[in-house]
Amino acid sequence: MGPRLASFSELWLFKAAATGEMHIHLADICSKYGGSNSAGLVRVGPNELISSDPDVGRHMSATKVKRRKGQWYASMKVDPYVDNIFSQLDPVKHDKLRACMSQAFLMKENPHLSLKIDGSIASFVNLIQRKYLSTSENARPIDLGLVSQYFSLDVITAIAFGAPLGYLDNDQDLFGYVKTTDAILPFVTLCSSSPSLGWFMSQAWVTNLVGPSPQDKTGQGVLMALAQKYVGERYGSDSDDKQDMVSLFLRNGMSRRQVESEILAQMSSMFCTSFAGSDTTSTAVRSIFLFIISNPRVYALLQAEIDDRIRNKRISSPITDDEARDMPYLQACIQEGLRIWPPFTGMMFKQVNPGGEVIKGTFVPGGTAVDANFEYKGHCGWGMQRGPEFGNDVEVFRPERWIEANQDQRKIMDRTVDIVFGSGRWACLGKAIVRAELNKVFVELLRRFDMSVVDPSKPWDSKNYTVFVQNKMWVRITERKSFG
Ligand code: HEM
Repeated sequence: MGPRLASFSELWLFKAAATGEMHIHLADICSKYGGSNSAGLVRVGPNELISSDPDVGRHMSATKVKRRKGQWYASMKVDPYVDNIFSQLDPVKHDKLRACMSQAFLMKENPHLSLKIDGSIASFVNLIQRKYLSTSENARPIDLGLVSQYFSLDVITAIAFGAPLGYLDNDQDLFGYVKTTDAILPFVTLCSSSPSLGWFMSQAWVTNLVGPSPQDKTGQGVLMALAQKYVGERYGSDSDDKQDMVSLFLRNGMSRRQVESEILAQMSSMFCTSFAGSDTTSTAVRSIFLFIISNPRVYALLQAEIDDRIRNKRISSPITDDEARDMPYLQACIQEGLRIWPPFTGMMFKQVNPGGEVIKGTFVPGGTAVDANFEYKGHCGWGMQRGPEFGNDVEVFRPERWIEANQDQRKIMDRTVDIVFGSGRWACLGKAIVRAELNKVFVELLRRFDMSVVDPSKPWDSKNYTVFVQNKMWVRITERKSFG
């Protein structure tokens, strides 16, 4: 059940990762070989299986079993000496860390989170108005791929450090962060796609030798230095009345080194870096925008919904999260966008219990007492969002499928799309924050501006390295006459 090469070597994984289209290769083999057993399991390496069945994904992440993460996660270590929540393989230590951190991600309990998202959206709007409004006399295209990344970077630095670093205000890749991380992502993905190479790269002496350092002048290292400086200042201060993630982590008793490591890992998880492998939020913003503005029917219906809400004074400016949740077509566009282009396609291997276990009717043997010999069960994120519960036209962006579905069907579809954020013990802590960003950003931009893709024959450059590296998404923006 799987490509022959994968049964005795990691070369299959390595080759798939090198193409920059690993998500497609994984989905293809799941559809080719997955029918051979009830769990849709397909071999991708000597000890590694994946499946595109959402039930299997949920089974492997269930909280009731104290399962270890696979070695794949170890390559997400940022600080060579301190594990962060992603790289911590031990479920007991992970749970302890998660308990200290989770409060900082709750939207209702932390109203400042919403304000920080609003602040960055205002900077996004302001940047477009200052520099990127086209007229019939003046063409001023914007690389919406790059600017979406500036948006995610500003939101997360505002949440982590209390104020945004100012990517949008400066309209600049500060510290060459985006350029550097885009350049190293293919290399890191190659390493993490091979469990043995991933293990080698996670060793402290290797990370020290080739990993980023606070002494660096560009890239991840600069943010490492900033995180250290910021957390250091907060540790030294007697009174801490700041409203940010660092404050909450410190109040919950996390050590200084642990907070530094987490702050950096959260950044990694959100914006195109090599570790948790991410760019997730910016990919969600870009891809949903692209699918909306290049589908005239969808675009017109969404703008009509926005205009209707404005006319009937049912949304504020900026829109609140609750108001956006009450817009069915907007919600359908977001769900359909996350489905058709899941922003994170990492395999997220979890270990099968040592004694072996039955996964959705299929017995999977465990390994010996040595970690590296356990069977790993991973996740085919792209294939999972193309299952039969979505109908026969799964490659088409059609938000209407969410409106047409009856209550039971909609529940199944929502559960499957939710897996883009993981599930159970390791479910994404930032999910509510991302949802709020998505709920606001499309409404705030589309109520003010009209957008069109400059070159529909080549809308963007997009490569997959567990997360997507996407740029050159040139868009023409004009002011909407009817904005209210
Ligand atoms: C569209 C954007 C995002 C997607 C698709 C996404 C997806 C994921 C996935 C798939 C996981 C791993 C699940 C597993 O290991 O089984 C994860 C974990 C995590 N994410 Fe996100 N994420 C996004 C944005 C964010 C943001 C904005 C934050 C922070 C504000 C964040 C914080 C975290 C944290 C802390 C974890 C670790 C949870 C744990 O291991 O207990 N994520 N995310």
